[in-house]
Amino acid sequence: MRTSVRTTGGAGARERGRRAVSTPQRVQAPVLRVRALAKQFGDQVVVDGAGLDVPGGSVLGLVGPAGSGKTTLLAMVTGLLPPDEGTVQVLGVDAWAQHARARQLVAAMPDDDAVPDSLTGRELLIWKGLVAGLDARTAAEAAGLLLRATGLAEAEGRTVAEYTVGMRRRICLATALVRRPKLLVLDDPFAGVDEDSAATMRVVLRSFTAEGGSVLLASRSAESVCDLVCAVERGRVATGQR
Ligand SMILES: Nc1ncnc2c1ncn2[C@@H]1O[C@H](COP(=O)(O)OP(=O)(O)OP(=O)(O)O)[C@@H](O)[C@H]1O
Repeated sequence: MRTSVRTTGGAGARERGRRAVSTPQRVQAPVLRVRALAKQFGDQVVVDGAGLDVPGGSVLGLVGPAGSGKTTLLAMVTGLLPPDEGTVQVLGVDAWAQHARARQLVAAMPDDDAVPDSLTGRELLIWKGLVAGLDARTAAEAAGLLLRATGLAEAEGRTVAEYTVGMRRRICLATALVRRPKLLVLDDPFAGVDEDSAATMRVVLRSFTAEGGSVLLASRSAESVCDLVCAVERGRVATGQR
């Protein structure tokens, strides 16, 4: 896990600051930039001035307890829920002022029950590719690659309804990747997943970031696949990252 704690003052902080200046680091413009994001449902402030950056080629984990506002924050990043205040930019594209363009850059992993399970794994991926605008040949190639990467090649002809929980999670991850997004958004992706499936998913995420993709992942506890972790509490994202 990469360590980068922002300094807040004091001798220790100054020392860390000096070390940060003297250590050469790869500087990456953030793929996702969130600033002062806020959302309220009735009287309840659910996201309260949240800000964060996801650097290119990284997995950033948002970790917080149930009800801390993670899902709401993700919904504003993926363009599903308009914020009351604040900005979301993906590669400099404003997620709300340039909604359609931004949505082409971002993909969210769907919930298991949000994919049509009467399709086979292969049919599902090809269909998702076609819907995303790929031509038939590219969609079929992408489906084949993702079926192999997610360990589902042997099950590609079975309907998703026949898949185990872990297989469903893997095919859902594949559906999010089929159109090659720049930013992948995952809400509790490993919940209830067997360890073999989770390990395969982590490998898929690592190859996605190795090719320059970025991931924003929310969960209730820190995940080993994360390069950076930010704590979320009562709708606020802690400035410290580790
Ligand atoms: N559409 C909505 N209308 C009213 N309240 C909502 C709505 N969506 C979320 N909330 C409330 O906002 C709060 C934060 O919910 P959210 O799902 O964002 O938290 P979370 O951190 O993702 O929790 P979990 O880890 O359980 O998924 C909760 O109290 C929830 O009841």
